[in-house]
Amino acid sequence: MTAAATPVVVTGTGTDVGKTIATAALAALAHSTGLDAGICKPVQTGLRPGEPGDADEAARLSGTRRVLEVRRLPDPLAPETAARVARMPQATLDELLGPIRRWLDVAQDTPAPTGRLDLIEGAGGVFVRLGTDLTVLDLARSLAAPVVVVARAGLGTLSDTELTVRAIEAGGLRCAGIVIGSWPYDPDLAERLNLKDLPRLTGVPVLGRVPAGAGQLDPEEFTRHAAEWFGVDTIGELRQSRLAAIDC
Ligand SMILES: Nc1ncnc2c1ncn2[C@@H]1O[C@H](COP(=O)(O)OP(=O)(O)OP(=O)(O)O)[C@@H](O)[C@H]1O
Ligand SMILES: C[C@H](N)[C@H](N)CCCCCC(=O)O
Ligand SMILES: [Mg+2]
Repeated sequence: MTAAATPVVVTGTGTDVGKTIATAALAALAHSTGLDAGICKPVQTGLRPGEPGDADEAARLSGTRRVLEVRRLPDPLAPETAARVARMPQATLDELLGPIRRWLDVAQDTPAPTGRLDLIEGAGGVFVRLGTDLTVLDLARSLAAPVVVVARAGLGTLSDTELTVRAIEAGGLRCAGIVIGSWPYDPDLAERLNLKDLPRLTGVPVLGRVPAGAGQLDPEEFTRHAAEWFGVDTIGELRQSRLAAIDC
């Protein structure tokens, strides 16, 4: 039986950690396994109308056609702050969930060979407010979606990543795993040891590592290599975690 749409939320240990690049890589991985990927950015900040946003960039790199950006705010700030500065109403959970659920339903109606993977990128780190008292975890909870954490490779990532994973689990959600947003060509001692310490300390697997520079590859190269950046059962772990999220 083809699994239902599997929304997966992509958060990170902060801004600029590589969420967009990792979202593109996961979408490319999904495509390589026959899944139909979709990419959603609930709230994009810091861009003017018409400028390509995170979802557009991730879709460009991964060749993903199903793209949704729900809301956009002009200043490069946390969404809640950007709305206040722009004197615009704050996003509400229903305002974001409505379009996302319709987008997911449309995906359901589109016959996909073996199912689909729908990726929802947050903004900044896990507690960044999308609206008043609204975080990407509230979206994940409403969608029973597992959460992937994009983390830095080097010294300093252990505490940041464990804090983020624990925040996800304290919110009653399942963290499906960690993706290193930018893995150096020549990892130093801390980076190499972090690969073992991250799963040991957080209790969740490192699903993959996106090589530094991958974001500068052309889409054909990016999609050709993406599967190499992840463990063999990454898609299985994401789909399995969703079931666990529903069960918990
Ligand atoms: N593996 C990579 N290869 C090349 N560039 C990368 C890689 N990872 C991150 N970058 C670059 O670092 C910057 C931040 O990455 P990215 O936009 O993915 O971060 P983010 O976590 O999505 O940020 P935001 O919180 O603004 O959404 C971008 O310019 C991106 O191109
Ligand atoms: C401007 C850019 N689009 C980022 N996604 C916004 C990140 C907000 C981070 C807020 C914070 O943690 O201080
Ligand atoms: Mg991004």
